[in-house]
Amino acid sequence: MSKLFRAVIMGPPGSGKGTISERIAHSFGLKHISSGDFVRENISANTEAGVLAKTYIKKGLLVPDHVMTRLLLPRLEEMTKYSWLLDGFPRTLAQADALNSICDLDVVINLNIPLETLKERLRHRWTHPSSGRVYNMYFNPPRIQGLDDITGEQLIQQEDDRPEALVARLRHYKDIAKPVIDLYKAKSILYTFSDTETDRIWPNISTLLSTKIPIGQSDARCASTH
Ligand SMILES: Nc1ncnc2c1ncn2[C@@H]1O[C@H](COP(=O)(O)OP(=O)(O)OP(=O)(O)O)[C@@H](O)[C@H]1O
Ligand SMILES: Nc1nc2c(ncn2[C@H]2C[C@H](O)[C@@H](COP(=O)(O)OP(=O)(O)O)O2)c(=O)[nH]1
Repeated sequence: MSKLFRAVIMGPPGSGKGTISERIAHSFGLKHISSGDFVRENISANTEAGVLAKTYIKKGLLVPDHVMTRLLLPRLEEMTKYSWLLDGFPRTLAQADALNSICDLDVVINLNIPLETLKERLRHRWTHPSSGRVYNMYFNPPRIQGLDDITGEQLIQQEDDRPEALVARLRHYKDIAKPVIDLYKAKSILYTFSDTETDRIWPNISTLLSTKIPIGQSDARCASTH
């Protein structure tokens, strides 16, 4: 059997992780695992970890490492037959070490987007709370203003997407992401993309992945479920 492909996508809030992950899943047939979506699914299903995670998210905090790894690692271990892309995990060095103990990553995509661009994007980001689907009033607007395309339910603007909250969020992201980025740099698997537009970054990511993903890996069974 040919080797499976394991990738992580990192970047600050609003950097386009979700948007680019969807494109990668669609174009290369990788399973897209979003930690945020997975946490929300666990909250909806009232699992033990989901109930615990909710208490932190409600306060605007990150879910503690041991809860996240207990949620995510078994899920990854179930996916040994698939090539996958992880979005939103790892966020901390402890999470990166835990991931490292169960698999070898091939590529880490690191999105480096200017602060002003992030602020502007998040100001116009609308979210469907139960699924985590995101829209942007200009970049990818919903078909009907204010409503989710799939369910027709109301979209909301998340409190922490407001520009005032973003600066603190971004500082926090930088602090905790730096050791993770340094780790992947030292392993020579970090690929950083800097631009203000997803559409300009995408061709470069696509070219990189075309050279890295073994032929025959694109498999309809692996396509994103989102
Ligand atoms: N790897 C993780 N470690 C800790 N908490 C996490 C992790 N992934 C998700 N969470 C929790 O779930 C929440 C939702 O995650 P999600 O990635 O959807 O949104 P977010 O934090 O608004 O990020 P972004 O704006 O970058 O998409 C986070 O705010 C955090 O509380
Ligand atoms: N104007 C503009 N908006 C963009 C671009 N790429 C993504 N967006 C939008 C989609 C979302 O509403 C918001 C943040 O993107 P996202 O994919 O949710 O980012 P992330 O928080 O998962 O990293 O920005 C882009 O290139 N231009």
